[in-house]
Amino acid sequence: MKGVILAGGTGTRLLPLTRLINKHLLPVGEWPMICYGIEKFKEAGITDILLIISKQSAGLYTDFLGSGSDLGVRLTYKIQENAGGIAEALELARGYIVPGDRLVVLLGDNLFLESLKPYADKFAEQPAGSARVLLKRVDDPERYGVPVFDPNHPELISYIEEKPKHPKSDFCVTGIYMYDDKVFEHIAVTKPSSRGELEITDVNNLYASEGKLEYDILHGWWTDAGTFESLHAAAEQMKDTGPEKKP
Ligand SMILES: Cc1cn([C@H]2C[C@H](O)[C@@H](COP(=O)(O)OP(=O)(O)OP(=O)(O)O)O2)c(=O)[nH]c1=O
Repeated sequence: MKGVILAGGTGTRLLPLTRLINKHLLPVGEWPMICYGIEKFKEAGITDILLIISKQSAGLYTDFLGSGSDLGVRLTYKIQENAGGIAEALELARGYIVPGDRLVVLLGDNLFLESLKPYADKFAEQPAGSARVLLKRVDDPERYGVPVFDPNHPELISYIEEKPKHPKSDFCVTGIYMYDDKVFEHIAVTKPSSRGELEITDVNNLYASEGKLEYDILHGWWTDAGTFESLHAAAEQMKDTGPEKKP
């Protein structure tokens, strides 16, 4: 299993800070945001990790993280030239994933406390060509991609509705996805949305339409640290976590 962290994007909701520095290098407690995703992969035994970053702050990533050896992982970097969407960022992992590989994809601004290990282990048992996403129960599902469950196969999602006015469940699809190399075939047939981005929800819906999208529910604390409010909440939650401190 390999890990991919998507850390491109523009971070407009965190302006003006993100005019200075890429969102995923902003401090969350004692560490830059990106370190928590790396730590989650390491905890799950995933030590080959691809970071998709933007041109902005690219040098700061390598200055701070280097090869990853200080954190006990092997890092590879790729640049997403323009923020063309989450699925476009993921497409850049194509050369990194060899046939037969499986990958766990994290959006770099998704922070959470639970271990990925049990979920990645379940995904490893799924048939080739299927996918798994992690869901979280939320108070305001209308802000997110919301799963509609398959009434005949409760382990499957039959469709994901993007920001529905009348959500059919009170879960959101978090930024934690599991795929094999089939994902690149799905991305290849995905068209830009009305906002001009390749949407990961469209990719996930291709799996769902084939009856190949399974899920788990995160029970612990989770946030998308993309706003000032959630960034502050994340700093509070994460203050005693992060990479093991060296003496
Ligand atoms: C849009 C986009 C997002 N991402 C990553 C960055 C985030 O961790 C995650 C979710 O992105 P978003 O929060 O949807 O977008 P953003 O990070 O540009 O922020 P804002 O909405 O405030 O402008 O996906 C990419 O890697 N490439 C992209 O092209």
